[in-house]
Amino acid sequence: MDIQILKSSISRQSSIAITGSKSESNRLLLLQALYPEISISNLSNSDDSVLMQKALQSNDEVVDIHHAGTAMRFLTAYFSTRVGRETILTGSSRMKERPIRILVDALKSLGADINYLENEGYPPLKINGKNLSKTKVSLNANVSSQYISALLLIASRLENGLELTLDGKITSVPYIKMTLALLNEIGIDTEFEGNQILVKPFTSPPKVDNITVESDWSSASYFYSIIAMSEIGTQVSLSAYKVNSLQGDSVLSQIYGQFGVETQFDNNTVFIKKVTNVSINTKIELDLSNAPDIAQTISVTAFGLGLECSLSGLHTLKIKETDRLVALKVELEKLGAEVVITDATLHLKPSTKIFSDVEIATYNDHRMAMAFAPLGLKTSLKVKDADVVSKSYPQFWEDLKTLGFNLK
Ligand SMILES: O=C(O)C1=C[C@@H](OP(=O)(O)O)[C@@H](O)[C@H](O)C1
Ligand SMILES: C=C(OP(=O)(O)O)C(=O)O
Repeated sequence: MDIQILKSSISRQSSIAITGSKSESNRLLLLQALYPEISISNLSNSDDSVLMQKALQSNDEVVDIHHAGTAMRFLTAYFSTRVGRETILTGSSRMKERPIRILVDALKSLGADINYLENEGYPPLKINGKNLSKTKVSLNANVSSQYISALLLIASRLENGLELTLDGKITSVPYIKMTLALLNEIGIDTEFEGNQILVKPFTSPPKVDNITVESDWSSASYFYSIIAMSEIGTQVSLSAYKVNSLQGDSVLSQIYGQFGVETQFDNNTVFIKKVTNVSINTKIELDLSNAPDIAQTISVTAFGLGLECSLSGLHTLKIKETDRLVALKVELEKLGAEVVITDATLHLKPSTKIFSDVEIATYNDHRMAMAFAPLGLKTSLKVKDADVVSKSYPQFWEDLKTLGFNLK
């Protein structure tokens, strides 16, 4: 399904309820499998969370998690500990290109039995569940924090807990802290100091029975972008959020100040409002190694406003749903931008022109579709394979219509 976005103007005030964080949901689903006493509210309705839930309930020998990176990584760890059960864990063709060796090596050094079924270092995997007897492991922390979260999530069920040593510069740190915070919330003791993480073994029932997932901040980024490109005074309210979020992408509320967007909290609602027009000479400079999922949104906002933008810390983008650095360059340049990329950076030159009626390719990447959609406030464009958004945000296009976007 392609979606044509006709140049739109939106209501001055709208309200949107966003589904639960897929990162928090997929962690809690795994913890629920380990501690069935836990119940979860405001669970994400994303494809990735639905797939995670089905995979955990499945008795099949083959489990296919399609494009869901967290499910792939978290389930590799979980299935490694299911004594006496053999599982083949596979995914989409893109998933078979997303590396997993660092996690598999770490699990093997703890005693796991995992084999590659196609290419060494990549899914699909054949996992023979075993009692993991070792306690200490070190791994490279600069490629994906999901490997670390996967180990932390199973750690409290290992006989002696787990001691991780993280080598290299630690990437996507807030996601590691989110995992630890959720462990703490159910009563598991952890320590994170320097490059060492310790998780104590846990045998008691969880301290809490119900946990409410905060709504997804990465999904909120598209509304920040829309408001940044709107007239002064335009406001959208988003629910249900917490002032003290576990999600690193909540840094949006600070970042979008640079785009003239103000954020206010009232109870569990975030109000975001365009308050000032940004000077064309503004240069956006950010290191996004702690918030990689908002890189596409921010690049497109800067382009929509004609601003120069230099982003660094993007070294993880090339192994996500697609090579996001290349995809951003190609699609922004179709619209008239000039973009220079390296393996870890993106530089967008300031520009005043935006071509109309361009077809944006989405590369099986939900965030390509959602990041480019706000440009409908500036021009008409077509988003190819627009249903890709369901990976994290199935209601996305409906919610855009609620704001007043003219979609066909
Ligand atoms: O742990 C998580 O929930 C995630 C961690 C991040 O991945 P990396 O650590 O691979 O950057 C992020 O990009 C992904 O969308 C979700
Ligand atoms: C990178 C993402 O997800 P995952 O790695 O879990 O597939 C994302 O949602 O942007």
